[in-house]
Amino acid sequence: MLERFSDSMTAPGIVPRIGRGLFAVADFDTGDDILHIQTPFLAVLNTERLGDTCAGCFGKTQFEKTSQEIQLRYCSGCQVPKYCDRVCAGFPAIGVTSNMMLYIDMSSQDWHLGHRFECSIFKALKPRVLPTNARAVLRIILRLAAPARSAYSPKELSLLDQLESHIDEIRDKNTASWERTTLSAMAVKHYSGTDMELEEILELSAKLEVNSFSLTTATYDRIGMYMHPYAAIMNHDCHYNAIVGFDGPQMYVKAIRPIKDGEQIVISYVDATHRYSIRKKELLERYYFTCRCDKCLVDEDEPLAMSDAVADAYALLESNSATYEGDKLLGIITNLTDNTWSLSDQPLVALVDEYIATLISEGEMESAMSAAALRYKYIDPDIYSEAHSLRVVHAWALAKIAIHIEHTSVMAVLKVYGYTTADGVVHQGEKIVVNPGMIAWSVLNSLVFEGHGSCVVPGLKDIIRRTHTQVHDEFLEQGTDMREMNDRVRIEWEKVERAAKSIVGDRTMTPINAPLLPTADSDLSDLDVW
Ligand SMILES: C[S@@+](CC[C@H](N)C(=O)[O-])C[C@H]1O[C@@H](n2cnc3c(N)ncnc32)[C@H](O)[C@@H]1O
Repeated sequence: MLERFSDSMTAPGIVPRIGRGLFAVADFDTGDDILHIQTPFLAVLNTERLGDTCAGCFGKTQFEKTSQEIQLRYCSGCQVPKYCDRVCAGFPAIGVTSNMMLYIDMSSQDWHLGHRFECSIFKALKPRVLPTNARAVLRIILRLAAPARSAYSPKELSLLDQLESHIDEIRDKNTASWERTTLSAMAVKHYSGTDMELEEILELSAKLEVNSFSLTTATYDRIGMYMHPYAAIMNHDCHYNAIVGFDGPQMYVKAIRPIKDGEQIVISYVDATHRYSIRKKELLERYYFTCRCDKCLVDEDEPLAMSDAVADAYALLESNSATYEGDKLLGIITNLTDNTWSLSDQPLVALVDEYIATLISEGEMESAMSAAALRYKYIDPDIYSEAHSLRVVHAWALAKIAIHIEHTSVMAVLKVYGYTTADGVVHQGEKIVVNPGMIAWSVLNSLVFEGHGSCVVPGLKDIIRRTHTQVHDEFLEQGTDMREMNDRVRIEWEKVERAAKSIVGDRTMTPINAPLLPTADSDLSDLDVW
């Protein structure tokens, strides 16, 4: 029998006007596991991730073995999913523990969790690959008819039955979603050969639409679709008390603040930092309800009108992120901050996230370092509590960028954009030389020593700890006197903060006496002066 989920510290209950909800039956501290589901009811990769992510561990091994190349191999039957090795594919592997005990590693089980039933269908369809939601519905239908070893438990089946589908609202109000769901249900019926009625398959697809989570990596990259009918009992609140995270196929729900026995466990289905109108639209379109939480009751009075700068920013964020360009994003950020938009308000927060991701994909690592430092120092502390997993993920991103620069170019040359001080004096840009190793070290140090109660999953905690040790060892090898680190770190941070704040045209900066690099005017010609 496959390992199921532990639900001893939570219990379903009824919430007036909302339906079922999940309740704490114990007190939780910040960072505690509320729910830990080891074996997914359903987890499938997005179609575009099938080629670069293991369908068994969902990239966990690739993430953890940074120094060792993992050669993903196609399933030898259908050549559609790829796996790190036999364990990820789901063939049991014999291992030896540190005290020389033999054990059987069944951690992935993708074969038993469904691939054994879909493999021949995928093979017959090649080179076509079913879309993500169709592969998800197909997998559940095939497992519903599976023999004991791969079958769902009676408890899982009963929970599946009770899920809301909102099928009438999808049919009546969301034409695009209804057409997609119908097409996918017809394809599943055809290829699976199931004798389930089309109407039943449609109901199952609708349940998946309303109750599934985005499957993410430990650092919150969206890679697929995940559903578990027990986790799906959790309702939404924009002022949530729990966050969801994934560590390979394992799901964690962690307390973001202390929760008392008897309190409802609530998560945010959407990015709760967005303004009211955006949250309301997303919740209505995807989950068919209007949130009446305390935050929404306060925020619903916000003015509906948006300035041109804000409308432009939202329009860009709704376009395809593959077309983003760093310079264009910087222009829109400048536009917003010229309108004295607060650093912790949306859409600026989302724009800075996209700016960092775009700069990394463009290979502009030094600019990415400045922007990641801006997010780390000036944005995240305002919008996320200390334990929030995104705060750790963003800090980790800054550390990784700094380490990358140190390993490729030793020193970082950061742009300080031109700025105008409060008295109207315009200053030219500068370039500043920074030691990125010091920045990486300080960020990792605070994560390791101050981030105990944080909500990140164990896989990310482990890699942060290991990287901290590696950076420490590198400093020792270079003969660095670790007792002097605090002073050196402070000096490097002053420089990085200067570059970071100039991205948003900080008016409070005072000019420094001379640019540290370079001095010739021609070398400054490529700087954008605001
Ligand atoms: C994933 S399910 C949550 C469990 C659900 N309440 C049930 O009884 O199965 C999502 C659905 O729950 C309802 N829901 C969740 N949070 C809500 C909220 N804050 N206000 C109103 N309805 C909510 C909506 O119908 C939504 O589509």
